[in-house]
Amino acid sequence: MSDSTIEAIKKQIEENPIILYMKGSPNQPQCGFSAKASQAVMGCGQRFAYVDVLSNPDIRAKLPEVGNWPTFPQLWVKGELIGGCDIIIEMHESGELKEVIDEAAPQEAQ
Ligand SMILES: N[C@@H](CCC(=O)N[C@@H](CS)C(=O)NCC(=O)O)C(=O)O
Ligand code: FES
Repeated sequence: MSDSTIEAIKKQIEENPIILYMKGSPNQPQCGFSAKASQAVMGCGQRFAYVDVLSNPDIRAKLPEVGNWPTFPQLWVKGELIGGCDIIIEMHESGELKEVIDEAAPQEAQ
């Protein structure tokens, strides 16, 4: 089955080891759930990609099908869905989020 939006999403997920789908941007989140999630991911100190689903309505409509997850935010690491706000916060508090993100981040040149 070919759907250009789904293909585009899969490409984003493949090409970006850490990608957060959210409402707004990390600096200007447009929803409390996205604000909390992006704060937690930023707190891990690695660069990450993000997509604002409010300015990309096609992605907002189709992403839930890709990961079988209905809401935003969604954090994807190394091609796999980690989860939404609740899971991100829980993993941040346990220290597991930083481990997962550090492990996925490309090594910076020395
Ligand atoms: N408990 C959820 C909260 C997220 C949530 O409920 N998001 C809603 C409101 S922002 C959502 O994305 N609804 C679908 C939509 O707006 O497209 C989580 O852990 O991520
Ligand atoms: S935009 Fe209303 S709860 Fe997220």
